[in-house]
Amino acid sequence: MIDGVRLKVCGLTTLVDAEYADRAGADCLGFILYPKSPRYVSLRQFCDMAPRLPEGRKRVAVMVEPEASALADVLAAGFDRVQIHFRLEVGAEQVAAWSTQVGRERLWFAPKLPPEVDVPGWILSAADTILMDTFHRGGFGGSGQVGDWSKFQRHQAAHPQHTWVLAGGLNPANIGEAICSAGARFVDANSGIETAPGIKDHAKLRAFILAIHRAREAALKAT
Ligand SMILES: O=C(O)c1ccccc1N[C@@H]1O[C@H](COP(=O)(O)O)[C@@H](O)[C@H]1O
Repeated sequence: MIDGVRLKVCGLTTLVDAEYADRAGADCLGFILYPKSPRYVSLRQFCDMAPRLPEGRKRVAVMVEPEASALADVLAAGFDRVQIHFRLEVGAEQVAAWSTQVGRERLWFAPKLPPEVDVPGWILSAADTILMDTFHRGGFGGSGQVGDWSKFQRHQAAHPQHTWVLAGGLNPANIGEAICSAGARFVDANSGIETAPGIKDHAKLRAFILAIHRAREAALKAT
């Protein structure tokens, strides 16, 4: 927790970066188990790293429209949270099945929402945590594009019983504004703190965290 803001560092592929994220104060360490991602880690690679990963940080598996068997393997590997990206077309039945399998309290839903579409009730009722990522037609996440922060703010205000995670193109230059204008209290850093996909830039991560401190200090002074 950084001055009241929780941070997930996502797209980790190495122990060195996971340890750095831990020391910097990340609450969650994200691993992308999606073969088409340039940040892909296989379940085998994750399991090899797992015994040496920092303790006490939530380990988040990022998946795209997983089959039940793949999800079972991921749960057996000891992840604390599962972040599922999906198209709305998968429908309420599939969403409910993921919720039953994972459990709504450790499930993060990341629906692929066109700009004009709000998070539907059948998604809200199936998970406690919603990650709002930027819509991009060709993919599921990791676009590096900034989303609609006012949409995030509106959803967070309308559904305070949920935990809302802001994602999409967050970097040291914009995280301060994201926190102030979107009111985000849980943020996800991925491509905005990299030197190359899957390789974290430690200086950018430090700058990201400093920017969170500054934004929160400025907000406190203003009250
Ligand atoms: O990063 C990826 O390659 C990826 C692929 C498929 C699904 C999710 C992915 N990443 C997630 O996307 C968001 C935002 O990333 P960015 O900041 O825009 O790079 C983040 O939650 C990642 O977990």
